Amino acid sequence: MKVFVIGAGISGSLVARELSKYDCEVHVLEKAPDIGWGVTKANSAIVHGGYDDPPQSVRAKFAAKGNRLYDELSKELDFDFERVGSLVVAFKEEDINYLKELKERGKKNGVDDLEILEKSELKKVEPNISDEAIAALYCKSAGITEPWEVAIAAIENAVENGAILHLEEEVLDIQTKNQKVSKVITNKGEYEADVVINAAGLFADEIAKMAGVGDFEIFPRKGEYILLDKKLKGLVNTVVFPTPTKKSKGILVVPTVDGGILLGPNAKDLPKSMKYDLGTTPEGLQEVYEKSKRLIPKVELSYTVKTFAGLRPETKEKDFIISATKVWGFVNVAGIRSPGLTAAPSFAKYVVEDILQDQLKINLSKKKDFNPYRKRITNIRDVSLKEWEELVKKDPKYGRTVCFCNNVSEAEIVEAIRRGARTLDGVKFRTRASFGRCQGGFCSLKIVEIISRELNIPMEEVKLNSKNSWIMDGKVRA
Ligand SMILES: O=P(O)(O)OC[C@H](O)CO
Repeated sequence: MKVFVIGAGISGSLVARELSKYDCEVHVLEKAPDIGWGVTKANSAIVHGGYDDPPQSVRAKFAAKGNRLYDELSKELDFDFERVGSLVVAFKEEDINYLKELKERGKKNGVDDLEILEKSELKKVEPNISDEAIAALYCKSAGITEPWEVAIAAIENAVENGAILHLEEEVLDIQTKNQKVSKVITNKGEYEADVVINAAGLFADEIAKMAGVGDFEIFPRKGEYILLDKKLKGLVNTVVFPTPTKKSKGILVVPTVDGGILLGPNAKDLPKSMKYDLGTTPEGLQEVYEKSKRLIPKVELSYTVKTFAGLRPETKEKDFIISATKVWGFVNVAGIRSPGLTAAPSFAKYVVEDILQDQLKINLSKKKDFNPYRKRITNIRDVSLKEWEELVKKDPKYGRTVCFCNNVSEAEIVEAIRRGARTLDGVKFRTRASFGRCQGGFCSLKIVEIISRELNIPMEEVKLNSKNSWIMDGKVRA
């Protein structure tokens, strides 16, 4: 049985890992040069409680269940995950009615740890909350993580268990025979295929069309963000939401797992032609700043480390499309907007256990030697001085700090390259080097040198991320 997963974002990577538990040939096709570089790398990084989604929706079916799977998953795959809790804040009496509605909805969705806090209790949980806040819905089980790290970890584990990752491999066509998946054609070759899992994020509609089942469209909805420095660590303890609107959960203030503070996103609907538009605008960032300041008045732009934008893959129905199709073997995992990161561990199991095995009656036998564990790259910022000394004794490269903002050693960068990083961003997302306050101002050149040395390529061949993202253009002097 040959299964092709299209897309190495959070959805595709977790489906691939789930598939790697079984005796089948798993291929992951990703058109980008690395894992998690689409929708996965730019979102709010939240593991939601699961109370927000309409009870009959596909989102609700997987969100709360996905949340509960994060403890085990983060242990097995060794990524950061913290149940910091979330607050939906009310500023007016009518907001409180909405909080009550959300609490009821949460109950229906199986979320049983919701409580409405009065102002004084709210201040205890979140001392820097605006004085104008009058109440909040508190969900203790909500959490934060790093979405790209989840995807990288899942793919590393899937590959350890036999899956094959194809980077920079774009799907150009899907051929069917007698209403069954038959071949996947890419820019690099042609493959016989039995099953295709369409987890292509913003482009899932185009992939579905190739298979003749393109009965939905994906619209990009942009969200702009501002990342604030770790100096503000402790400014918020929980994920702080405003009372949501029909369109969006609103602009949030989120603590990140590495101690920063994330503000955003706004929600701008873009035409289908703008699936690559990741630009930020002064007005958009101003909106993000003002709305987050309304929640947490101490938010200050002078602590800005980075601004960026992400695109949500939205459908008309605003719901996930996770189902088999009339083409046997072609399965959609599409429209994975918020709370996609939360729901992914749950729907990944559903795809393999319910869709492939129960609905399509595919006989998959469990591997006896499946290894569920993956270890993260050892980081000098996480070890004691004694442990650091031991690491340096084993490999002196642990003693050479390259990124001083985030304390990343040369050994970690070499390890990231060994695990597949080929670009500055590949190193950044695996180690957090150049992710800190200076945004690579001091360490980028050193990282380029290390990539060049380890991969034995000229420095001017090292890219920031994509094919044409040149960093340097030959020598200034002979
Ligand atoms: O605006 P929404 O509803 O798409 O929510 C996005 C938030 O960042 C929560 O994940």
